Amino acid sequence: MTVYNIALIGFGGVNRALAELIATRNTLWERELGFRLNIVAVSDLYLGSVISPNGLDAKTLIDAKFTKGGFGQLSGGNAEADNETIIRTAPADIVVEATFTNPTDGEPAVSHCRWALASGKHVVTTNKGPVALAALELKALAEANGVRFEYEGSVMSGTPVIRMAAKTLAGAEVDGFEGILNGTSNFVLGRMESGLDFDTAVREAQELGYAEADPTADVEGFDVRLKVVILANELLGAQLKPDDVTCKGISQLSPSDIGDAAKTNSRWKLIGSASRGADGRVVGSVMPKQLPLEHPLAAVNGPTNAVSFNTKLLGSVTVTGPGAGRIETAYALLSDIVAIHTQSTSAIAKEAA
Ligand SMILES: NC(=O)C1=CN([C@@H]2O[C@H](COP(=O)(O)OP(=O)(O)OC[C@H]3O[C@@H](n4cnc5c(N)ncnc54)[C@H](OP(=O)(O)O)[C@@H]3O)[C@@H](O)[C@H]2O)C=CC1
Ligand SMILES: N[C@@H](CCO)C(=O)O
Repeated sequence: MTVYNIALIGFGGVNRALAELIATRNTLWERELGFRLNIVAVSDLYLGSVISPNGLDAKTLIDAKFTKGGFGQLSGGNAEADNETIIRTAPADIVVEATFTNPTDGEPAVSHCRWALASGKHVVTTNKGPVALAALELKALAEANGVRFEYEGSVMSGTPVIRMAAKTLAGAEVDGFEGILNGTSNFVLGRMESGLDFDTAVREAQELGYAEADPTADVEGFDVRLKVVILANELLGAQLKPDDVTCKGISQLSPSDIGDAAKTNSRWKLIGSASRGADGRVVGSVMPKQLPLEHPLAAVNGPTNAVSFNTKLLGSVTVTGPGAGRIETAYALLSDIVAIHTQSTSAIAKEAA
């Protein structure tokens, strides 16, 4: 049986949810997936950092009511988040990066990923910054160090999109996509349709764990812009940067815009899209669109997301599922670890053959 030692960088909603899954499902994973996870280090801006080579009890980590710098009271603990030391020196096989997404330069998460990969550790992340802004560099660094950089949760949370499309639509000639790629803004639009005001709806999305640490990124479209960049670069072979994608969010939509749409049997949705033109250039955009109710994306509600891939051989292929949520996103991290495990066990089997 394989044990993967993991270091958690950031201990907010998503990494706590991963710890919860570890506490309740390690035995099931051992039986069904062939591995269990052992948390050997955690670093968090508020709580501080801790390294425990034998492993920290996941349930204790979740249940303990640590105050600011609280990890400093643990054996191997420090009241400060010493990320670089933790990432470089903890005896971890996998670094789980789930600090905040910085849509401008991706830091400090890009550095976290660099330190981990350069130290020969796999990285799994739900952070969109490093993927949208530094994927090429980080993939090359992973390859040079014989490890993996995996980021399924960076688009549509736990819903399989990136690996699904890359693997199972290979050869179908994807030449564009359009979708609802932000759970918070879709949730907010739905709550406004029910009569709630914008600020209260955003607060609800924060409480439910859907929103970014700064929800401006959700409602102004910056989060979707990163996801458009990620999908366009991964699936359309583009080399887009966020500034290449035009971007408008939902903050200017008023209750009367929402009401007017309902009167004409349509509803507002924040749509992220990209397509390859006749000249081969890929162009991306983020903007609110008024969709007729019969449009397939019009029925996607709450924090649910959906993306329709335009393919030459199959026509439109749509994937729908959770777009945000703590447990849903922690599942994406598990799916990344499964991908790492599957690849390493098949490499071992090949060597033995
Ligand atoms: N929640 C969701 O539905 C989804 C989230 N994501 C992405 O996953 C990541 C984590 O999300 P989530 O858990 O919800 O976010 P949270 O804000 O709940 O958690 C992030 C944690 O990281 C800590 N942190 C921030 N900066 C640092 C740093 N430099 N070093 C160590 N710790 C740091 C924060 O501490 P403090 O609070 O003190 O700043 C916080 O505890 C984000 O990048 C997000 O965009 C992706 C898909 C879905
Ligand atoms: N804040 C993001 C999280 C998922 O990336 C959203 O609401 O979609």
